[in-house]
Amino acid sequence: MTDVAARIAALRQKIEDANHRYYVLDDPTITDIEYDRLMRELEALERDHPEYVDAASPTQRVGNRPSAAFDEVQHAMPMLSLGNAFTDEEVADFVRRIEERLDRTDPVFSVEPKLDGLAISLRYEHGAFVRGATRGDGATGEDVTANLRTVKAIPLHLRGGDWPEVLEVRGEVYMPLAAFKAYNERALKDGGKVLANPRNGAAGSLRQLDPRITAQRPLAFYAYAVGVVEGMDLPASHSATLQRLRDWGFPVSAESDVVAGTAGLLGYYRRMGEKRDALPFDIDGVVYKLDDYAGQREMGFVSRAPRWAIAHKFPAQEESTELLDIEIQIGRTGAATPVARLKPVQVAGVVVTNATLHNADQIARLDVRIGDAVIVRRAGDVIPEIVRVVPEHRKPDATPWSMPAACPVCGSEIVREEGEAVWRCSGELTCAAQRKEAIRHFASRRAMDIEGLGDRYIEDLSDLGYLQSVADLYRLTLDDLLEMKRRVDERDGTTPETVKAGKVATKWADNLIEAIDRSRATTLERFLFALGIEHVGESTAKALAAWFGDLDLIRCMPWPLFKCVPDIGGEVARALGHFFDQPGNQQVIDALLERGVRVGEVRPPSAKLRPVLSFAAMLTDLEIPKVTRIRADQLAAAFANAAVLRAAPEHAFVTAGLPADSARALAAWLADEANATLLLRSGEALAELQARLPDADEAPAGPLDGKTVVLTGALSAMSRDEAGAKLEALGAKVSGSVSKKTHLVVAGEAAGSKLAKAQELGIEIWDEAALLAFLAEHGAWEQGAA
Ligand SMILES: NC(=O)c1ccc[n+]([C@@H]2O[C@H](COP(=O)([O-])OP(=O)(O)OC[C@H]3O[C@@H](n4cnc5c(N)ncnc54)[C@H](O)[C@@H]3O)[C@@H](O)[C@H]2O)c1
Ligand SMILES: [Zn+2]
Repeated sequence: MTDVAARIAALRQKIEDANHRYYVLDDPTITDIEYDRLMRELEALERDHPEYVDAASPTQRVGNRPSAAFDEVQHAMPMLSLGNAFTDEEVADFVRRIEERLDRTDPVFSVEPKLDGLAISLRYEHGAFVRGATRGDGATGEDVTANLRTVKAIPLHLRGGDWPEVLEVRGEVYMPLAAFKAYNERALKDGGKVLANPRNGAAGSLRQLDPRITAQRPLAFYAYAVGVVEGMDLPASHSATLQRLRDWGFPVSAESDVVAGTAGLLGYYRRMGEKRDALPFDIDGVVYKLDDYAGQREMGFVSRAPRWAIAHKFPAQEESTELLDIEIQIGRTGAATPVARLKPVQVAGVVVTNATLHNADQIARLDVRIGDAVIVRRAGDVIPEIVRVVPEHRKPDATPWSMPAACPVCGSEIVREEGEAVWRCSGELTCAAQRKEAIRHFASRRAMDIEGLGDRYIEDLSDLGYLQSVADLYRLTLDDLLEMKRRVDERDGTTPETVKAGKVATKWADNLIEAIDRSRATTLERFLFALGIEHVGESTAKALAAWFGDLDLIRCMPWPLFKCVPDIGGEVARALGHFFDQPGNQQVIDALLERGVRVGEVRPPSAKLRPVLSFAAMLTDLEIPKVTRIRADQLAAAFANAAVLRAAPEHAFVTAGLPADSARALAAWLADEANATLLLRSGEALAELQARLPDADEAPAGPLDGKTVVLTGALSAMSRDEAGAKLEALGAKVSGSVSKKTHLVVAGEAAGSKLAKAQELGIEIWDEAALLAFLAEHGAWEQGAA
C-alpha cells in the first residue's frame, strides 16, 4: 500500500469509529474540531487522488446506521448533512459557485442559527402527528415517535385548517442551556453521569428506550425545513415556507433572517456570533440557504449535502489540552472545589488556563489524572469545564487523583460527611477563604448581635487585613476603623464621606466600636451558635449550654460524650468533636475570651444527665463495631473503667461474656492508637462530668418537667421564640416537630401540617388563649401586658 492509501485507510477508520461513538453511542471521544480536521484531510486526499474514492467512505455518507434498539424508518426524501465553512473565504467561494452556476449576483439567502442538537423528521397525515424519526444515515433513521410525543414544542396536530394531506417537517431537537445545567447539577449531587454538552443531552434523551425518561428531560424543538409534501403546493421560497411552518404551529427560530450576497452572510455571522453567549441554547454556527426553490433545484446535491446551503461554523467550544495540575479552591462555606490548571488553550476565542472539575466524585468518574490530555468546554458565560479525558494519550505513570488531606490555605484537615459529595476545609475559624462568611454569621442578630457590622464593613475589614478571624473584632480600635475607611476611599477613588465640612466624621466608627463592646457580654448558647460549627444551629447550641453549662468542659469533650444529650446524634457529635479538635479553632476561642468575651456564669451540668451518664452508655456511644448496648453492659460489669478496659487482652473480653466475634472486633478497634486514645479521653470526660453533677434534689421542678411541647402558627401576644423560652423556664422541652413523643402542641393563627398531625395523633392542643392563661397562672405572663 502506498503512503496515501495507508493514510486514507487510517483516516476512514478513525472517522468511522468517531461516527459510531458520536451518532450511535452518544459518547464521543474526540472534539468536533478534531473530527472536522480529520474529515477535511480525508476529503482533500480523495480529491487529489480520485482513484481511491469509494462509495463506502465516510465522506460520501451522512451520519451512521441507526442502532438496532429502535424500529427503522425509511426516509422518503433523504435527510442530508451540510457542507461546512470555517473561514470568510470559504463563504465567499460558496457564494461565487452559486453566482456562476445561476448567473446572478448577490443571491438572496435565508439565514438561520445552527442549533446544536439532533436532526429529526416529523410526519403529519391529515394534520395529525403520526411518526417521528432520527436522521440516522440519511436514508434510514430510528423510529422515536413515542419519545418525540413527550417534547412539548412539537405539535401533535397542525393548527389552522389549511394543511397538506402529508407533511414532513424537519428540524432540530435540542436541550436548552438552563435544562442542561439543571440536569448536570442534579447529576453531580446524586453522583450520576453528567452530560458532556447539550447536544449529547438531546441525543441521549431522545434515544432513550423508555419515553418516561425522555419526558423528564426538557427538550425543545425548532423547525427549519420540510421534506415530503403531498396535496398542497408550497410557497416558492424557503423563507416563505418557514412562515407557513409558524402558522401551522411549529416553533421557528426568531433569529432567522433574509440577506443578500457574501457581505450579507458575513454580517449575519458576526451578529449571531455576538449574540451567541446570550442565547438560551447552544449554536455551533449559522446556516445559509439559497432562498428560492428554483435556484435550489438548479444547484442540486453532492453525495451527502446540498450545494445550495452551507453551515458556517463558529470557533469550537471544546478543545483538547493538557492537565498540568489540580488545585483546591476553598469557598465561603469551606467547600473544597478542585480546579484544573491547564496548558493554555484557545476555546471559543478565549484563552483558557483553568477549568472546573466540580468535585472529587466528578474527578473519580472521569478518572482525570494530572498529565492527561483532556477535553475542555467553554460555552457562553459558563465557567470552562473538563468534560472528558482522552484515554489513548494517558501517560503510563499517571496515578489517580485524591483529595489532599489538608487545606492549602490554612492547613486544617479537609473532611467529607458521609453521603455528601462536597469536601470541606474544617478550619472554620481560621481559614481565610471561609473567614468572611464566618464573621457574618458570628456577628448576626441571633448570634453575637453586633449591630451595624454590615457586609460591606466585613468585606473591607477582611480584605484590608484587619480581620484574620472573628477574634480580631475585639481588638479593633477607633483608629483602625478610620484608617480602614481612608484606605477604602483611596482604593475606590471615592470622595471620603468621612471628611465633611472639614470635619472628620467618626460617629459611625464610635457606634460600631460601641456595638462590638456591647456584644462582649453574651450567653453560652449564643456563643456556641456564633462559632458556626457545622450542624450546630440555635437549638443544639441551647441544648449544649443547658446540659453542660460550661464552655471549658464543652471545648475539651471528646465527641462520643456529646451523644448523651438526647437530641444530639452521631453526626452532630462528630462535627462538634471535630471542630474543637482543630487547634486553630481553639486558639480563636482563647483569643475571644482573652479579649473580653464573657459567656455567663459557669453552671453545673444538668441533673438530667445523671441517668444517662454511665460507662456502658459511653461505650455504646463510641460506636465500636459489634459492641451493642448489651455487650457494653457486660464490659461495664467486668471492667472498672476505660483505662482498665484499654489494658485488657482479647480473651478477657470473652471471659466478660462477649461472643468471640465481638471480642475480636473490640480488640481490633483498640489496636488502633487513635481509638484507644479516644476511649481514654472519653473515660476521663465521663468521670469529670459525673463528679460535677449536682445533687438530684437541686434540680428545680417545673410544671412542665419532662413534657415535650411544639409551637406552631403565629401568636399575637409574643413571638414563638419568646413563648418557647417561657415554656422552657417552666421545665418544658420545646421541639420543632410533632411526633408520638410530643405531649402538647400550642397552635397559633394559621397553623398548618403540625396541627393536623397533632390532631391525627390525638395530642393535647392549646390555642393562644390557653397558653396565656397557663403562663399567667405560673407567673410567666401578665394579662394585658401585650
Ligand atoms: N466529535 C465526534 O466524534 C464527531 C463525530 C461525528 C460528527 N461530529 C460532528 O458532527 C458534524 C457532522 O454532523 P452532521 O452531519 O450532523 O453535520 P452538521 O452538524 O455539520 O450539519 C448538519 C446538521 O445541522 C443541523 N442543523 C441545525 N440547524 C439547522 C438549520 N437551520 N438548517 C439545517 N440544518 C440545521 C441538522 O441537524 C443537520 O443535520 C461534524 O462536523 C462534527 O462537528 C463529531
Ligand atoms: Zn482552610
